[in-house]
Amino acid sequence: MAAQIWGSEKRARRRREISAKIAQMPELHDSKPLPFMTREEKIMESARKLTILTEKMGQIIDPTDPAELYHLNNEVLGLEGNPMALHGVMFIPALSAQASDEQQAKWLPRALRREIIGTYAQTELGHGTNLQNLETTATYDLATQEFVLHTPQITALKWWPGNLGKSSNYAVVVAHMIIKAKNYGPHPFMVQLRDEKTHEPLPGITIGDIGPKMAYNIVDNGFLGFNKYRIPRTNLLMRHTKVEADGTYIKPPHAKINYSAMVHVRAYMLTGQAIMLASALNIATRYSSVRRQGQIDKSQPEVKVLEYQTQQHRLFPSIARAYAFQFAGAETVKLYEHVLKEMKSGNVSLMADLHALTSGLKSVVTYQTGEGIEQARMACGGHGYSMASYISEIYGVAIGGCTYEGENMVMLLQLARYLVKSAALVKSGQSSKLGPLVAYLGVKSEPTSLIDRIPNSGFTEYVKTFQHVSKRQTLKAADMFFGLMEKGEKREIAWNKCSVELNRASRLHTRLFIVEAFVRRVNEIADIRIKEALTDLLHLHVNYELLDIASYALEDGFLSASQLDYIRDQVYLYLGKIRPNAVSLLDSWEFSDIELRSVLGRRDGNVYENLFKWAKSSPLNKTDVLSSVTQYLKPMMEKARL
Ligand SMILES: CCCCCCCC/C=C\CCCCCCCCCCCCCC(=O)SCCNC(=O)CCNC(=O)[C@H](O)C(C)(C)COP(=O)(O)OP(=O)(O)OC[C@H]1O[C@@H](n2cnc3c(N)ncnc32)[C@H](O)[C@@H]1OP(=O)(O)O
Ligand SMILES: Cc1cc2nc3c(=O)[nH]c(=O)nc-3n(C[C@H](O)[C@H](O)[C@H](O)COP(=O)(O)OP(=O)(O)OC[C@H]3O[C@@H](n4cnc5c(N)ncnc54)[C@H](O)[C@@H]3O)c2cc1C
Repeated sequence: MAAQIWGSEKRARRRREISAKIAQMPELHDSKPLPFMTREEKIMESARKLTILTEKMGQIIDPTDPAELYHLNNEVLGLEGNPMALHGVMFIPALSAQASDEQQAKWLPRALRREIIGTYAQTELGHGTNLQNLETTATYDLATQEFVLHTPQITALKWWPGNLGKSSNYAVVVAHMIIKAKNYGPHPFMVQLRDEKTHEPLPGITIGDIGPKMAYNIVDNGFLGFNKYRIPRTNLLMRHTKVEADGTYIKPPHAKINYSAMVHVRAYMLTGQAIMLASALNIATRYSSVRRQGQIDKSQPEVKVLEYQTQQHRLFPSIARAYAFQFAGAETVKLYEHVLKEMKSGNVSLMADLHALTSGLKSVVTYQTGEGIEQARMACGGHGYSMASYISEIYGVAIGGCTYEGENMVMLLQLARYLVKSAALVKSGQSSKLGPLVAYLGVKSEPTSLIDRIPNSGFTEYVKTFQHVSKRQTLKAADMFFGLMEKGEKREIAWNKCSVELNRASRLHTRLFIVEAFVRRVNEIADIRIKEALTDLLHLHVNYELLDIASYALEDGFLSASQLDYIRDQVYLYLGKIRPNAVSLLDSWEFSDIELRSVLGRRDGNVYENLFKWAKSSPLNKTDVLSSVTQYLKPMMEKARL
């Protein structure tokens, strides 16, 4: 099963080898539990480990392999980030995709050797979503052949970029490029922020940390202002766009090609979200098979809480989602790598499809991951609320994904643009022009669903039902939009009035893609036992998801009330079937105790003894009487007693 999850036997084996090596290297372990550290201590601890990794990484992993890097990162540095998180996740990808060969030769080897630390500085205090209204300017000075970076007012301060505040000395900065008074829109520039020797901010730069956040507190998200700060013309990233010395602008082959670093993260973060969901579920499911509370049959001893159907219903559909996200994420990464290769050689024809797909997936996966992790926390009762479970930290980190790399509603609306264009093709009789991901929009469906009507139909009737609801909602939302425009509404006003319906279409389309990716994967599996276990999980997935969106299929009679009862029964049936495999389905992800960082989710199940040990190690327990008591509470009580 680990081979299915991680993509191959080799990958699963490599993960085990890496975990085993890390287990033998105490210098790479947390020196104490992260929840007992202050933010400064955590940052220090992370930087300490990062420097050891820089020295020893080659002994542990193949540093050119992103999957191995990611595993090493999760084991050693953990989910809460590190002082170089953005360096690997966005700075290097931005340089790789957007810098010319000459620029890459100059900067990439230095970045890869970690001579310099970089980040991606785009969002500002006043604008994150609406890139066209960013306010930082890069004005070309023809006389000196330099760009002058400037922050005209407080809302133009860069705000949020990870590791910008204290760690990075370089950044890819996105600013509006102005040449001879003409604004060419946001463009990426390579900018040195700090002196390479002293690490002091360079003159003309104001920089700092934006303060503690809901989670990710090892990352120093920062602010950045420029006061007429000059950089050479050749610091504009010039793989696709060029500015000649005389100010001539050569436009890129696609207007949004400079957004590729964002698409990179959107594509890669899906499996990251799956890992976080599976981690939280692993903790909750292991604990649920240790925790005994109450009886189902009063004549029997107390049961493991995992025996309760409500507990299974809380956890198991999310187990199926974690697998589904992992499989859909793996497909998306493959597609992204393919499109990136094509883009580099000038073929930009697949960019719109990739953008639509990653926008929808990013939104649905992060939202459902958040839901699943929070349910996992609640499923652990009181101990889930303790930081000893570590689930709240996982939740805080995962939920950040709903916002970063494009706020979820906004990204769903991006996918909706693509769906509406596709609907227009269907309506104008040009269905043959639909891309493969939306081809179903042009296919006539049956009048009613055949779920439970055709024996042994596998998952086909389920997929058709998802296609039906997605198609119907897309066409309905598009009709609403076109109808408003026909009545004379301006395009943008009409769009806003339909946006809830449009986003519903985007979610349904994305959920269909996730179901199909799961079905594709299960169909490919040769090993009978693995196929059986995953088929059970897929049954739970399709029935649970369909029940969740049933109103769309009920309202036009595509599904009947009796079919809905059948679907509900299937959910209960598969909860029971999955129960014996539940812990194994999560243990198969092979998270080590080091990586999980959870007292509740320990592999050995020795929860109570270790919870007590953990509590005793709290800094508050170093002394029996705290100074808050001697200084305030004790005098108060004494005064009251007089
Ligand atoms: C030991 C060391 C360990 C290191 C480990 C490294 C290992 C690495 C391996 C894997 C790592 C992966 C794991 C990931 C973990 C995540 C870590 C967390 C880090 C957090 C990073 C967060 C960073 C950020 O948040 S950066 C800022 C992101 N900002 C945004 O996303 C802004 C959102 N807004 C937008 O994108 C745009 O404004 C917009 C798309 C909403 C609108 O853009 P616009 O105004 O320019 O567009 P228009 O309205 O004019 O036109 C729309 C038009 O353009 C098309 N379009 C838009 N974007 C694209 C695109 N990207 N591609 C193609 N087409 C695009 C759109 O479809 C429209 O087309 P139409 O035809 O419909 O007009
Ligand atoms: C943990 C974290 C890490 C980050 N790291 C980085 C980084 O490294 N580099 C970087 O540059 N940035 C980073 N960011 C910033 C992040 O990319 C932005 O916060 C994000 O893109 C959302 O933009 P915003 O803050 O402007 O939200 P807003 O756009 O202000 O969103 C507020 C509300 O308005 C709604 N809204 C906005 N526009 C529309 C619209 N057109 N239609 C409908 N609704 C709309 C949204 O849906 C939302 O409900 C990070 C953010 C976080 C939380």
